[in-house]
Amino acid sequence: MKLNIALLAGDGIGPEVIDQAVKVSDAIAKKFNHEINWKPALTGAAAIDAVGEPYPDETHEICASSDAVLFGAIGHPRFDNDPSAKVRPEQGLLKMRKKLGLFANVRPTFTFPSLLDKSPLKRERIEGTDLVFLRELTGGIYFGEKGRRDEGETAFDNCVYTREEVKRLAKKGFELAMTRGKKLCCVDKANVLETSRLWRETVQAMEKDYPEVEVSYEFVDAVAMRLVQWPNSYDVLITENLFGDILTDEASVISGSMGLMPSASLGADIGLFEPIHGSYPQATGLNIANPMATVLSAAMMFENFGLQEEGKAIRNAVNKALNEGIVTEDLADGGKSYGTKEVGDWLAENV
Ligand SMILES: NC(=O)c1ccc[n+]([C@@H]2O[C@H](COP(=O)([O-])OP(=O)(O)OC[C@H]3O[C@@H](n4cnc5c(N)ncnc54)[C@H](O)[C@@H]3O)[C@@H](O)[C@H]2O)c1
Ligand SMILES: CC(C)[C@H](C(=O)O)[C@@H](O)C(=O)O
Ligand SMILES: [Mg+2]
Repeated sequence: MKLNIALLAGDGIGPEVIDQAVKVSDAIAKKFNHEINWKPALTGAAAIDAVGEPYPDETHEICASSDAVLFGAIGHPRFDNDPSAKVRPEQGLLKMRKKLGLFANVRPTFTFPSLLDKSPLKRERIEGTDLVFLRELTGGIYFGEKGRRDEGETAFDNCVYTREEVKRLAKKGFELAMTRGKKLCCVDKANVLETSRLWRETVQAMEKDYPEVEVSYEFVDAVAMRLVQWPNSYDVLITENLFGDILTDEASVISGSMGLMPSASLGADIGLFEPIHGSYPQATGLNIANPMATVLSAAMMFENFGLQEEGKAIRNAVNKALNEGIVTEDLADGGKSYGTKEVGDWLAENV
């Protein structure tokens, strides 16, 4: 297969973890006889510095004309610490997701046998966890009207959802549940929010089309608790943009590290494959960031092309690295750790 992949490294640890994912993907391409044409493009603070905006038209053209986008991370403390900045790195990621029509963000959470005893959560609570969040990605409070009034003394962010937006995400959730444990949890705040009541009503109306799927409706505050209490009781969870953002960072504690959490943003023909973590500014240039989330995002990319064996080879190599202790410091428990690059080299040699 010939693959054109847009490569958006971004900021902070982005370039370091992207380098490892490229190395591993190239090793897979060599092994399985594929050809990958990487097309680097600017995004985030790096793009603001170069051309004044975080998702330049040129980057969009490169992404839109590629088969997929592999993304590192964006964000920089100089923007985080300046609430008045009008142009921000994060706007680039949001614009890209919106312009590419990527409304469904697939965020799996699973455990790795060798990490079960390293989690702050007890083994018996997390063992067997295999759940997937489907986070709505191009609507809700992230994209509603926002602003200030009363001479800046009042601020607002509107949360808006249309029935159609809920339906298309829920449809993906039902379909995904049918291929897995046939359980779907709709996570909302329908006891308070009108948008959540639209979510609940829409999902309830779809239940009859999927009689085999057992559907539950849970409030987001209770899910935040049950997620760490009984994570292995969940299968597929569908939720709106902001709730999904928060709950999936929480879920990283079940797996063992933010540096292990991959994702796929889907909807249109092109998929965006992005770790869920950010630019981890404190680690920039130190060769300590865990590259596995980005490497596993590349595995999701291969799988999305229908290349299951390729994805599996990457997953097996990651598992083997974890079993053999070839890990960055976030997973070393104070013991021996390896650098970002060394872990990437090892994975590329072992796929
Ligand atoms: N998709 C993205 O690009 C994305 C996602 C989240 C945050 N951000 C941006 O990143 C910047 C930093 O945000 P933050 O500190 O809240 O979140 P972060 O995800 O960058 O880091 C939070 C913590 O998670 C851990 N961590 C994250 N990535 C890791 C990795 N690869 N290996 C090991 N540990 C890792 C570290 O302990 C770190 O302190 C901000 O500018 C924010 O807007 C970007
Ligand atoms: C950086 C930010 C815009 C982004 C989000 O909130 O979607 C991030 O936190 C994520 O989870 O990918
Ligand atoms: Mg997030």
